[in-house]
Amino acid sequence: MNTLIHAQALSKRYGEKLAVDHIDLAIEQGSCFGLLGPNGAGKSTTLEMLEGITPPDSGTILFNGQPLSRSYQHAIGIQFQSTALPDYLSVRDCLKLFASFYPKPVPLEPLLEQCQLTEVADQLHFHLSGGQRQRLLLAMSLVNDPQLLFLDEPTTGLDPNARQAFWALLQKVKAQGKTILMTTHYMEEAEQLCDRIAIMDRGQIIAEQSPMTLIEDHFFPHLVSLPSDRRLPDPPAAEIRVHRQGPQLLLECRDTDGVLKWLSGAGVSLQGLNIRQPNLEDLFLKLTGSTLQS
Ligand SMILES: Nc1ncnc2c1ncn2[C@@H]1O[C@H](COP(=O)(O)OP(=O)(O)OP(=O)(O)O)[C@@H](O)[C@H]1O
Repeated sequence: MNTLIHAQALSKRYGEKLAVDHIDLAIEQGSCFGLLGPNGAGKSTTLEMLEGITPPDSGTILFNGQPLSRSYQHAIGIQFQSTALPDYLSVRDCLKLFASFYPKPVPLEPLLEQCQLTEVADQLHFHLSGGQRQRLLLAMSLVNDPQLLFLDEPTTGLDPNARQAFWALLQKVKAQGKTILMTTHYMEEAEQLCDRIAIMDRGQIIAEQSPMTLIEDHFFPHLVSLPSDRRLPDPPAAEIRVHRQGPQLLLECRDTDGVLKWLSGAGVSLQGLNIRQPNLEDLFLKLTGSTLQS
């Protein structure tokens, strides 16, 4: 695999605040890379530097092995969270306007079709639903057939159905071989779409891997949860780790049968007990002490 974009020792300071603190990132061509982190972690600032919008204070960014040049803006697509467009433009007009900025835009009718906008192509853009609006912003970012697509919290504010539909659309964009760099607060979004994620906290990357590997590296395979008012004796084996997460006691383990026998043998009530696999939300809490969605 080729590294499409490579950032080294990237930093950005706003006054006293070191928003991004010497981070390194290498994003493989054709992959979907997710930046996750609590509010204020530095995700958007990182994205803006990689987009060429915000100049870093220090560090280097290489695209296809070369420093960013004027042609970079033609090779990337940015899905903005909102765009100030004149009210009188229809969906098709918005795409035509964006297409006019590029020397070789893609044909618009297939793009409308791909982003499921054909039926609303003649509607004024400000009449769109939240999901349709996100699909229009995505279509606008795809108008120049970019190699690299930037998405900053693409499904924030969408209802669960619209979010699922948007994920399906992004899977198709990914299948076309495009490289995607996204920020998200949704664990499920990262798990479904991202080949690799970096968790940012206070301007630094504190973990980076595929979602599955990150979870395997930090947890035993099963989580037994109990209401936190239960009193537990000391665990019998090193392969049980007990910690408190909000209103729950979490018991990480390899052998759920062994844990259940230990708990019932010690007279601990099993009422409200739940067994599940650890997920990115658990990882996030373990590493940053915050939840993904705040
Ligand atoms: N233009 C700016 N001027 C001053 N401070 C800024 C500016 N942009 C970001 N910051 C600060 O830099 C830090 C990182 O902000 P950034 O928006 O990159 O974080 P984030 O991880 O994207 O957060 P969120 O998830 O809330 O969008 C924050 O403390 C923020 O207040």
